[in-house]
Amino acid sequence: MLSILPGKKIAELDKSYAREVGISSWELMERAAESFVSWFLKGFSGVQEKVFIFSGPGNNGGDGLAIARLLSEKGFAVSVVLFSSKENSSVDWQVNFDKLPEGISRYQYPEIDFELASSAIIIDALFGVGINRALGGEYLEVVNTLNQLSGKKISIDIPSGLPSDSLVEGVAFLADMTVSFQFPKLSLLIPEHSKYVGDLHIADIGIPDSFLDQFGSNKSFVQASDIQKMHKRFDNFSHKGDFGRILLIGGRGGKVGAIILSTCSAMRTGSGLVHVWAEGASKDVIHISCCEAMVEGEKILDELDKFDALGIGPGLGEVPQDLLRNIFQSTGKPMVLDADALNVLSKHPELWDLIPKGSILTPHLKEFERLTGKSSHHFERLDKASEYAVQHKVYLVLKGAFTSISTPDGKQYFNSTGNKHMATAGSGDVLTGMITSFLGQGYDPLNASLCGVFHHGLAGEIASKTKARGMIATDIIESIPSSFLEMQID
Ligand SMILES: NC(=O)C1=CN([C@@H]2O[C@H](COP(=O)(O)OP(=O)(O)OC[C@H]3O[C@@H](n4cnc5c(N)ncnc54)[C@H](O)[C@@H]3O)[C@@H](O)[C@H]2O)[C@@H](O)CC1
Ligand SMILES: Nc1ncnc2c1ncn2[C@@H]1O[C@H](COP(=O)(O)OP(=O)(O)O)[C@@H](O)[C@H]1O
Ligand SMILES: [K+]
Repeated sequence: MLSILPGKKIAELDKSYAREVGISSWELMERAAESFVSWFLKGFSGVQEKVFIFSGPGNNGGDGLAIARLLSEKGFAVSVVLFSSKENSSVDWQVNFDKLPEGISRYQYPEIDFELASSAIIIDALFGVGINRALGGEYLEVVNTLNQLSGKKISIDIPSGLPSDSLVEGVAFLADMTVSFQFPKLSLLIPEHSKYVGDLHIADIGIPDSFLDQFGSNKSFVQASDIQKMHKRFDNFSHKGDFGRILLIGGRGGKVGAIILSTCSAMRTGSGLVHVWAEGASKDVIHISCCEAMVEGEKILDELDKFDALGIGPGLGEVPQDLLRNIFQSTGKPMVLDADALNVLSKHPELWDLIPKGSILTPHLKEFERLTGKSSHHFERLDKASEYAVQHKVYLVLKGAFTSISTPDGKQYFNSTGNKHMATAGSGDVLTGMITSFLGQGYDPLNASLCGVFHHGLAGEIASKTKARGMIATDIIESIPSSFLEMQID
């Protein structure tokens, strides 16, 4: 897990890490620059030779100068645009300034003809996590000009103008790509900032996770290697009972498709036995669509104890609150609550304290708003999600890009897989099936949520390689097995 530290802690992190391993702050900056350049060479070698780097007065600008030197050594035609004088810049900026090779063109702002930069790759090294006020003066002017240029734009660490832990005020650099060092700053993960961040890449600068842990952050960014360790290993003699028996409840009226998606997805996630509660004609439709599942009638609600996990909500439609109340009261086991189950909870807060502890709620932003009211921005939403999870002792999976998982002990995990093509009808129903499946296989609620969200996103990425914008929820289900193969989960 990569701890996500607040911007203010990063200078302290750098200093104490450099001291611990006996390197200078300049050497750490060099590592950051090397990591950036190795990422850059993978995408831009031979594509475009002209690079303009806009270097601010602090260490972000210093990174920019180090990158200028390294790219120039690789044969790129590099120009740097400087703003402050050498004396007014950070110490490591000055070291890197002295190391700039002769071949690099230097411009002191405003003495630069932007025509020259119009066909170049633009690298934004104006400000990083040290920004302490909105852009103004010549910085505002240059960012406004750069935002008009059509070439590829890349930000180092964070787009200049974005604060690391709060909402942007005024103007910020509009990057196509952002390469953030060691871990994503929280600000890079929120929907309001998506247009500034572009595609996010994390560049490792060699600070181990265990070192970051000392800083006691309650927020983490989940990596594939974390997920690999969470998976249960099954024995060669395992039988279907070991892989869990689950019951899915939903799919009434015209929305039977929703529960079919959850059902097929639970089967593909490895459930041993999947039962579905259904009414009337829906039963046949479910049988035809997912012949591996068992379809049950009303009576099954009296036998909830025989299931390892329940998933309630996809396509459930409006139901009396007593349905949920009875289910909550007849089993103390954690369950997954999605879609219409969440809508019942929104209308009946008196049920909140009856939700079995450790249950997993999976709202999208609209469902979350129904549950907890309007939020003025995503930072506030994240705080509310955490408060809800702590207060009601549940796991709250707030869906979207970088889905967050808030836990009863006040932690928050951010998922790193998925893409925009997953914004298609039914993809949330697929997630419900996956999380319920893991819960039924005996994963604890945290691991079930993290594995479910991660594999759902990875399956979405895999499906999107061939389906792109034409991807539908069924394609995500079909790619679940590939996500296990890619992660070497047996
Ligand atoms: N572990 C890490 O994360 C590492 C971080 N490094 C880099 O160091 C950066 C942080 O460097 P700094 O702390 O020097 O901060 P910045 O480079 O972000 O800028 C701080 C400087 O800008 C001034 N300033 C802030 N806001 C301003 C505004 N709106 N207008 C005009 N001036 C403004 C400040 O007074 C200060 O002089 C990171 O973002 C990253 O790029 C790397 O060099 C090394 C490793
Ligand atoms: N832009 C995106 N990037 C990554 N994942 C996304 C994106 N848009 C949607 N998703 C994922 O797709 C799913 C959509 O869920 P939801 O809105 O409940 O869909 P539905 O109600 O149609 O089933 C969530 O898991 C969400 O995280
Ligand atoms: K920057």
